[in-house]
Formats: sequence, C-alpha cells, structure tokens
Amino acid sequence: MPRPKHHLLTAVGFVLATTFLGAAITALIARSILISTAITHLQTYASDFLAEDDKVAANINDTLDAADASTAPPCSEADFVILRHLLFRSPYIKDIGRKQDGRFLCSVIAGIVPHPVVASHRGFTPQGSHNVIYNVPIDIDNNFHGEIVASDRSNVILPPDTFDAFYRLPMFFSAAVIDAGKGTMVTTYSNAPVPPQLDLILASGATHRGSYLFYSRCSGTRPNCVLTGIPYREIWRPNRPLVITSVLSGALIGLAFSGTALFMDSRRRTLASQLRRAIRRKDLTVLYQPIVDVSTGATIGAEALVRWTDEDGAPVLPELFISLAESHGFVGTITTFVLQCVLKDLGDLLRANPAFQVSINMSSQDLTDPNFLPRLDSLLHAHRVPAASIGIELTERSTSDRETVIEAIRQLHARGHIVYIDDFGTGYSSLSYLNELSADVIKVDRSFTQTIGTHSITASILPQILSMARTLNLRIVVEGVERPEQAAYLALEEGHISAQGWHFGAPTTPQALKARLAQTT
Ligand SMILES: Nc1nc2c(ncn2[C@@H]2O[C@H](COP(=O)(O)O[C@H]3[C@@H](O)[C@H](n4cnc5c(=O)[nH]c(N)nc54)O[C@@H]3COP(=O)(O)O)[C@@H](O)[C@H]2O)c(=O)[nH]1
Repeated sequence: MPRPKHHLLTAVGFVLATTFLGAAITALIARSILISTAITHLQTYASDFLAEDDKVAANINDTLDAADASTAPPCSEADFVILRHLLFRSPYIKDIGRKQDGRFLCSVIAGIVPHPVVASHRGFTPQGSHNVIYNVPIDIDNNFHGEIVASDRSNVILPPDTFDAFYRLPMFFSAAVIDAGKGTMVTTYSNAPVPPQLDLILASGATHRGSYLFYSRCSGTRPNCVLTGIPYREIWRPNRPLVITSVLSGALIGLAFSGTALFMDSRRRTLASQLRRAIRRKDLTVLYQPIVDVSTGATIGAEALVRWTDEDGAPVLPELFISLAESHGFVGTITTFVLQCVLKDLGDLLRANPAFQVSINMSSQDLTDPNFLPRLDSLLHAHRVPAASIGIELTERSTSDRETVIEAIRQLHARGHIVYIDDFGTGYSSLSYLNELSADVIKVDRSFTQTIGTHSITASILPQILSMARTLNLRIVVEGVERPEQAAYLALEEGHISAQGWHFGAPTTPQALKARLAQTT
C-alpha cells in the first residue's frame, strides 16, 4: 500500500515544514523588533551625547569670551577675581588661566607661574571656534591630563571625566572630532571595547559589523560625531525568555495551522470518498420543487434537486457536495444519477403529459464532457421520454466560456431541450450575451425576489430584468418566492411569469409531486 505511506510522509513533512516556518517567522519578527528597539536606544544615546557635547562647548566658548572681555591687566588681583568668578560659574572646567605671546602666565589653581612656560601644544581649531588641544599633560602639572581650550589671551582646562555620566554599559560610545578638510579623526574619546573606526563613525545611521551593532550621528553645527554601539549578545541575553516564548508560539501556530489544514483536507478527502461511495451505491435522493404559472396557479413543471446524507447521517448542503464533486472531477456522475432518477421517478408522468417539464442542473464540467450528450440521448431513448420534457439549467457561472456554452446550447436545442439560465442576475450575462446564448428561459435569482415590497436599492432591478426578458422573448421563472405578496406582485406583471419557491411548494418526493398534480387536474 504505497499510497497511504506516501500520504503519511507528505503529512509529516508538511507538519514539520509549517512548524519550522512558524518558528522561523516569529524568530525573525522577534529579532527585528529587538534590533529596532536597540537602534532606538543607540540613537537616543547618540543624540543625548551630542546635545551634552554642544552644551559643554557653548559653555566653554562663553567662558573664554567673558575672560577675554576683561580689561584688567592679566594675572592682576582684579583679573583673578574675574577668573575665579568664571571658574565657579562653569560646571565643566577645572581651571582657567591667562597666556600672552604663547606663554602660560597664571591660573586660578596654579597662581602666578614664576617662570612663564611656553604653551607648546598644537591643537585643532574648528572653523569659528577656539583652539582645542586634546588629552594632553597640563603645562603646570605633567601628571594631570585633560583638554585645553585656548583663545589668544586665556585658556581653560577640562577634566578627562567630562562625559563619565555617559557610561551606559552594555552600550558604549566613541566620540570623535573630525577634521573634514583632511578626512581624519583629530581625537577620539571612547569607552568602547573596539577602537573607533572612521568609516563607521561617518556611516551615519545603523551599521552591523562583526558581533556589534553600531549607530553613528554627527553634530549639525560642530565637527563632532559620535558612534554608539552594543554587542549583539547583550541584545539577546536579557530578552532570551521573550525570544524563546515567541519562537515556541510561532512553532505552535505553525503546528496548529498544519493540523487544521490536514484535518480539513482529510475531511474533504473522506467526504469526497463517501460521496463517491454514495453515488456508486445510489444512496443519493432527488426531490422535485414545483414550478407554477403565477397567473393561473397551475403546476407546469418541476426542478430536480439532489440530496445527500453522509455516512454519519448528517445532511450535506448541495452547494458543498456539488462543488466537492466538481473539484474532484466527478460531478458528471451526479448529473447522470439525477437524470436517471427523473426518468425512473417521473417517466410515466412525462410520457403522459408532454406539456409538463422537469429541469435538471448541468455543471460546467458536463458542458465539456464529450460523453454527456450521447449519454443523455441514450437514457431518454431507453425511457421513451422526449427531449422537450427535460429542461437543462446552466448557471451563469458555467456560461463564462462563451464558445463552449454556445455550442452546447446549440446541440441541446438540436435535440429539443429547453435551456434555462439559472440564478440570473448574479453573474455576468449581459443583455447582448443572453441574446448570443439563445437560451429559452431565465431563472431570476432569489435575491431579487426578496426585494419585492422593500425600498432596497436593487428592488428597481427586478422590473428591468422582467422587461428585458420580454424584449428578448425569453420565458421567465422567478426563484425564491416565499411570501404571498411576492406572488401577488408577480401575478400583476404582464405576460406569463412562472415562479418557484416555498410559497408554492418546497422540494418534495416524486410521490408527493404526483399527488399534487393529481389534485389540481
Ligand atoms: N449541478 C447540480 N446542482 C444542483 C443539483 N441539485 C441542487 N443543485 C444546486 O445546489 C444549490 C443549492 O440547491 P438546494 O439546496 O437544493 O436549494 C434549492 C432550493 O431548495 C432553494 N429554494 C427553493 N425555494 C426557495 C425559497 O423560496 N427560498 C430559498 N431561500 N430557497 C429556496 O433554492 C435552490 C434552487 O436553486 P436553483 O438551482 O438556483 O434553482 C443550487 O445552486 C442548486 O442549483 C444537481 O442535481 N446538480
């Protein structure tokens, strides 16, 4: 039995694939959420850093400008008062002093230098700003490293811990001053585990490199850029429970999906095989719904409607099992079964009463089956029932293949069958197409009947359909007449209108249909 084994393998493969796919999709979603959250944090970190850097620079520039504005002689008592005041006022400087002709003269902390030393460090002067000398031993005390910012007359010393408040491990930063002219880093200030790299700093935005996620941003006004970063393991580690939960939920969703799909598929398969068995055993039944002339009330025909109860005893909707049979390609066996039932159940009635007509539903697959019409001919011949007694209903859906349907209708007409267009108004049969099809009867869909006596927007369509059918000399059967007022409305319409619906009679057994006919004749 290779087939079930093959099915089992396919099913196992399908379950594994969807489970894995579910887990992979949620893992990817969780990953992208965590990375975009980390980028947002790095972005905020970089912006805060640059804002602080701008604040420090503005304060130092203001301090130096105020010192330079002093008219007191450098390093005089009056000058020290001003420098002390400036030192106390600025939160960012360690010392402030004076220089003249490149020589350091005095500072608030060091006092007056007995032998003025040359301020020898060459620094970097960004456009429109003061000279900055980075991370240097301070002239007056070589054990102390800091940053010196100097104007012509004054200089201030910044401590190396200016940005210590920005140590936010596991995130790290590398701040760099960029000499745009030379395309180099003048200095860097970093707590990073990897040395700052110019290309990363200038990348502007998020970059993935090695085991790190970086984000860089440059100041719009100053030659300063900052690169913030975080190791990937620090993104995953605190969020491990979240990642595991989402991957497991994804796997469960995938599993549930495959389970449901397999269940539906197996149900469809079992339903389809049950249906095949039922057709083979002739376990389907056919009921007949009367079709009535609304002006006289006479029953002039009937529609054959198939019924099936599955092996659990549950009735299955014809829409469902007909489309199941269509999708499995065996709807033709149902059409033949229905025709056989009609001829067996009502053959005597049809032979005795040639004006009475029973219609059967034909599927679009029957239209293209080359054996269908010969089979129809031979069954009618065997039961000596004229073709004119059997109407053929085609739904608007089945008439979409123009050439096939026109040819099929031609052949049905040639045999003497009456052709109905079923569910008219729900598909694409335009007026001209109807003319081209040369059908005999339209069955107006019950959705239009329901609008009779209402103010629905589609209520106005029914009179138009009726008048169009008269123009084309088509007979009319109105479907779904459920209430007396609907029947009364149709009785007032000009010409002969036939109707079908619960008001005139639900689908019934052949015996009940015959009894009904016997009562009315
Ligand atoms: N290819 C085949 N299709 C078939 C066959 N037998 C039925 N069908 C198609 O299945 C669809 C549903 O049919 P069914 O459940 O039998 O419903 C029919 C009537 O019971 C129902 N009806 C009748 N009167 C009323 C009413 O007053 N109100 C209301 N709400 N429903 C009513 O309408 C169905 C008949 O419709 P139609 O065929 O369009 O005239 C249906 O599309 C059937 O065609 C088969 O053997 N082969």
